[in-house]
Amino acid sequence: MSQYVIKGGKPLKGEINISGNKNAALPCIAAALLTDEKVTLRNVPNILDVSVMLSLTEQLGTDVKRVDKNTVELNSNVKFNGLDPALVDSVRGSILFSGPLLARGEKVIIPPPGGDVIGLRRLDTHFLGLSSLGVDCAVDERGYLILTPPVRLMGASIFLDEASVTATENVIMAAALAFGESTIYNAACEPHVQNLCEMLNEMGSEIEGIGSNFLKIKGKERLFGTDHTIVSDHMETGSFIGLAAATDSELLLKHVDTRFLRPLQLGFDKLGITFEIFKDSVYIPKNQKKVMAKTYSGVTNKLDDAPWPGFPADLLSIMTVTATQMTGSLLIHEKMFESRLYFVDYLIRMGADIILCDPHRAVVNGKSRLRPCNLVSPDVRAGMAMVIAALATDGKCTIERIDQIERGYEALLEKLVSIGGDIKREE
Ligand SMILES: CC(=O)N[C@H]1[C@@H](OP(=O)(O)OP(=O)(O)OC[C@H]2O[C@@H](n3ccc(=O)[nH]c3=O)[C@H](O)[C@@H]2O)O[C@H](CO)[C@@H](O)[C@@H]1O
Ligand SMILES: C=C(OP(=O)(O)O)C(=O)O
Repeated sequence: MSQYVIKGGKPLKGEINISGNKNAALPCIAAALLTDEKVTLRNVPNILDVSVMLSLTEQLGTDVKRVDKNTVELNSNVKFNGLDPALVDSVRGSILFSGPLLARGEKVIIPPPGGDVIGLRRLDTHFLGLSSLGVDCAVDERGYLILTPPVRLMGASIFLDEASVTATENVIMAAALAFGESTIYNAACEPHVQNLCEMLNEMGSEIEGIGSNFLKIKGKERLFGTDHTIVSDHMETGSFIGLAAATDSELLLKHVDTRFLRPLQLGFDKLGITFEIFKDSVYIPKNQKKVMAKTYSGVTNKLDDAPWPGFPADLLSIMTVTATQMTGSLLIHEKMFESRLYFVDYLIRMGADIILCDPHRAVVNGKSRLRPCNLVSPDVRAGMAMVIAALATDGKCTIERIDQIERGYEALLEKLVSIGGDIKREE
C-alpha cells in the first residue's frame, strides 16, 4: 500500500493550477448517457473517481476515448446489463447513472453506491424524486436498488425532503427526457449542480432557475452531443487556501472560477485569513492576521456547513486543521454528516487542542504546535487535512491510505513538490 512521507516545517511558495471539480465531472460523465451523439468533456480531473466512472460507463455501452489527460470523448449506446458491484461500491457517483438509464427506459439493478464513510448517506431523496417521475423504487434483500421505469417518465412537480446534491442531479437528468415539464423545489444548487445543468442546456435541455433551489425542466424527446468544460474545483481551491494559511505560505491559485468563492471567503474570515480574488486566480499572502474572529458581541464564533450557498461540508475538515494554526477559539459544527469529525483524534494525538463535544461539534483552540505522527486517511477531505497538518509540523509524518486522498485531488504530490513541499510517495 502506498503512503506519503512528508517532512513539514518550511513555508511553501509558488503557483498551483486548480483542476476540474470532481463532483461536477461525475454527473457530467453520467449525463453523456442521455444522448447517442458524441459528448466531449474538458477539464476533467485525472483522479481515481473519474477512472472508476469511466469504467462504469464503458460497462453501460459507452465508447470512451481519452483524448488527453483532462479530455474525454464519450459515445453512448445505452444497454444495462449490470455493473461491477466492486466499482459501484467504490464511488458515490455511481448512483448518478440511474437517472439517465431510467430516462432511456432501462431497468436499473445496482448495489448502493460507495464513497466516503462519513455518516448515514441515505438515498430516500433519490427515491422520492424518481418515484414522482413514475419510477418504481425498491430495495431487495441484498440491499440492491431495483429501479423500474414506466414506458416513459412523466414530468412532475417535485418537492425534495432535503437539498441532496446527487438526488437533485439524478432527478434533473431523469426529468430531462421525461414527458412534459418538471419542477423541483428544494433543489441543491452547488456549483457542480449548476455545471451539470449548463451541460444539459448545451445538449438541448431547457432548464430554468440554475443556481437557485427552484428548477423548471422542460422534458425533451431527445438530447444532442456537446463539448462541455468542467467547472474548476472550489473544494481544491479551499484546500490550498487552508494549506497556505496553516503553513505560512504564499500561493497563487490559477484557473479558478471565482464566481464560487464568496461562501469560502466568509468561512476563512472567521479564521482570520484573507485572500485576494482576481479574474480567474486567487492570491493568498504570507503575512496574515491569523486570529480567529469573535462574534460582534465578543464571544467565540462558530463555523457550520449547509447546502450551497452555505459553507461547503467538504471543506470543514480543512477548516478544522487550519484553525489549529490560528490564535483563539472556534466551534466547528458539522451539521450534515454524523461521522466526518472523528478524524480530529489524529490531530489531538499530534498536539492540537481540540475538544470533540459530540460527533457533530468540535471546539478548536489555537495556536497549537503540531508534532509528527503516523496517520491513516479515513476519507478524502480528512486525508487532505492530514497532509496540511503534516506540512505544518517540523518533523516527518507518514500518511497511509492515500488512495483515499488521490481519489479526489489531481496530481496532489506533484503540485505540492512544485511549491517546495518535501513529500514523497513510498510503496
Ligand atoms: C459525488 C458527490 O457529489 N458527493 C457530494 C454530495 O454527496 P451526496 O449527494 O451523497 O450528499 P447529499 O447532498 O445527499 O447529503 C449530504 C449530507 O447532508 C445532509 N443534508 C443534506 C441536505 C440538507 O438540506 N440537509 C442535510 O442535512 C444529508 O442528510 C447527508 O447526510 O454532496 C455532499 C454535500 O454537499 C458532499 O459532501 C459530497 O461530496
Ligand atoms: C464526500 C465526498 O465525496 P463522495 O460523495 O464521493 O464520497 C467529498 O468529495 O468530500
